[in-house]
Amino acid sequence: MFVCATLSAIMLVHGRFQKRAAKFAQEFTANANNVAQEVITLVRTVRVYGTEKQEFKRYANWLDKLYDVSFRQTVAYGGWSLSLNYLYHSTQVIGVVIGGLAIMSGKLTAEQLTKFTLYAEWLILSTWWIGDNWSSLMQSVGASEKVFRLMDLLPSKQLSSEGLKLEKLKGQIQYADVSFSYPSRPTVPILGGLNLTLNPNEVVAIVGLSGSGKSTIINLLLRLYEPTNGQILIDGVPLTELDIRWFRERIGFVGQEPRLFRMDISSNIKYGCPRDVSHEEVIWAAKQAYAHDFIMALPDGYNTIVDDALLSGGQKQRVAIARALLRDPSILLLDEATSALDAESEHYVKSVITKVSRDSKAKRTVVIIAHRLSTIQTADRIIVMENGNIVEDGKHIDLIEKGGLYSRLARRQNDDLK
Ligand SMILES: Nc1ncnc2c1ncn2[C@@H]1O[C@H](COP(=O)(O)OP(=O)(O)OP(=O)(O)O)[C@@H](O)[C@H]1O
Repeated sequence: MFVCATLSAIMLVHGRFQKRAAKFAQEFTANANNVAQEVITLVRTVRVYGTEKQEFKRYANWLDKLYDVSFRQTVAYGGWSLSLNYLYHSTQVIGVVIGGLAIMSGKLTAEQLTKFTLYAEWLILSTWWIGDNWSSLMQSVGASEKVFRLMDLLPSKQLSSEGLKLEKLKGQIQYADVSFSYPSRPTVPILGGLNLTLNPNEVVAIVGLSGSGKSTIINLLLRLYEPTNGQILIDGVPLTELDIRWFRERIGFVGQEPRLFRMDISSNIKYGCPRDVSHEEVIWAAKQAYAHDFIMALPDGYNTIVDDALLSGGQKQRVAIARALLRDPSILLLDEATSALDAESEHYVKSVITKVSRDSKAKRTVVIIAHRLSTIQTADRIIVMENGNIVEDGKHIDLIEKGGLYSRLARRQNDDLK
């Protein structure tokens, strides 16, 4: 009984250790994989900066930690097996020695000693077997805790098709006292009580210094994040009450750095379009986005397989604009690229923006986040942002005359061009 009790005590300590070790092993493996994935994705940057050795060290650092925890796990298991062998065989030796003496003094028969030895063996081996399975179970529990935590999360409303579907999306967007902080930095306020109404069919440009919160306004409209306070209303209905899939189907979005999928260019333009589209419509969208000519110059035209690396930044931007226009969206969101486009690409992107803004047949609200102020001079309204607040709101001419932040930004860009 003493041996079984000792084995049980070791089993509990060993099981707890294996559970913790499994958690660490999983974490270190994930971190090592993250480094590998990051380096492969950013391989050009790593090569250009010659940081191969540093990255190798970063990867090796996590592998060393993994090795360390795996080594400890193996040593612990060795100790657990050793304790069985030690306790089991020493019990047998002690049993046979004491039992033998008892037989010689006539206190015990050989049959009783044999029975005792057999029962003791069964008991000890069964206790060990339970303990061994217990430690494996603890190891699995440690490794699967994170998976169960993820499984327990409630399904995101982002993926559901619940909520209101309006008869028609007119495109009125209202930010009512919206405050926001990113979940990763909850103490840093990005927007502080933003009040802004964009009317249907209006072309609105949002400008401001880098980091003033322009893209955040669009992220909230796309419901990639929820406001910390206040709410966003679409045609007077809270965004949270709308069917998010239905709403997003009616939005055309071109991000700062559009990404292409590894498939033919026609499929890239059709990507995410909620209706069946003909090849003629794809060509129409590409022409609207000034992408048709360069697509036709590719080896297989619209059937050319492209990926993120095959086209220039400006070309990808135009494919993304064609993708957005093909949906014939009620709300068009353009987040102009901050990265330097070559002069020709910039000219094309500017022309598309001007064309889209002036298309009186297409009834849609257009929101352009602009870094080059020359692009948005014809917008119906220009919103100027500073540190998460709107500091100016008006037409280009009025804002220039006002002599505030917008006129300073415009002057600075003109000076840069001189
Ligand atoms: N995912 C994120 N997590 C935490 N902070 C973020 C995140 N995205 C942006 N921020 C921070 O929020 C602030 C506003 O960022 P935002 O991208 O809205 O600015 P912006 O005006 O669009 O800038 P830019 O003109 O450079 O694109 C910045 O200080 C930025 O560091």
